[in-house]
Amino acid sequence: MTGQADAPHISVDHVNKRFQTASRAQLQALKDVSFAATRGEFISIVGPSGCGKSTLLYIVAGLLDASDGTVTVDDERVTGPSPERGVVLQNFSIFPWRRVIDNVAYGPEMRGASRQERRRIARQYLETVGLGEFAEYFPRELSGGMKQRIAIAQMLACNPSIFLMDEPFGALDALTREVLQEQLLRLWERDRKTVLFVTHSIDEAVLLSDRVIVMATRPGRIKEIVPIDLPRPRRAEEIRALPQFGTLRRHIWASIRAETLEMMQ
Ligand SMILES: Nc1ncnc2c1ncn2[C@@H]1O[C@H](COP(=O)(O)OP(=O)(O)OP(=O)(O)O)[C@@H](O)[C@H]1O
Repeated sequence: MTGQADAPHISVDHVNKRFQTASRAQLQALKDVSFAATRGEFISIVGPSGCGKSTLLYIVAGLLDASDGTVTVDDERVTGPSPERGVVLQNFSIFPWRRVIDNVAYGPEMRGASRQERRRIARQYLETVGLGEFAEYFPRELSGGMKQRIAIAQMLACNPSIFLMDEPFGALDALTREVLQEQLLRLWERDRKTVLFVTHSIDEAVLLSDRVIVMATRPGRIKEIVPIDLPRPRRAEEIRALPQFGTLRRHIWASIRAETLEMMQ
């Protein structure tokens, strides 16, 4: 660990990813992707469907190898998953045979926390995602959006130094989504984790982030990185009312729209 606030926490250097498709053609999902995240930075990744956002997150998570290039965390090369890098993925992984609370308690359990301690931690994060009442339920008794929230609570309970989140609020209704955005803002302000956050919502990206990476497609690459110079701490309602919020939102929207139109031609 470098321990320096401005040293890169995550560094992605010249990453390419090629997939061999079923038709044997090669598909270049990522081309020469480079960026660095400082410790405690919140970065969102946006871009048209298929531009490689999930692929990039999987590579940083160590769940997928890059074809070329490197990812380092605290100067150490990523070669596989680590409990330091918590993930919330689109195909969330919860254990169907465990009660909700025991799903969330899994990380603390792996760290050797006592039953009482891990249940206390799990309860705390279940409250955070608004599922305190469902602690003793089984996942099959919950909706898709509720399961998604379990996956978020599970990651929070592991207390990783890096959050890698792929559309974590995608399956939620608009109101729950807003509540969880606020919760994530408060948690981030308190703990200052380094976050890579994939989203289709430009509004969400601008609200939460320090910087927004806009990706282009075919092949997936970084088009631009937009700094979000909005004041913190952020309260969603106040932030959305600021003229800069609208300007940033429109800028990113136009950038993605241009990409999407080009892709569809
Ligand atoms: N395992 C795989 N094998 C072959 N091609 C893949 C594989 N995974 C992803 N791809 C391709 O890589 C490209 C990027 O996919 P990815 O899921 O990363 O995009 P995305 O930006 O996250 O898309 P979306 O916004 O629709 O979720 C797509 O063209 C996809 O078809």
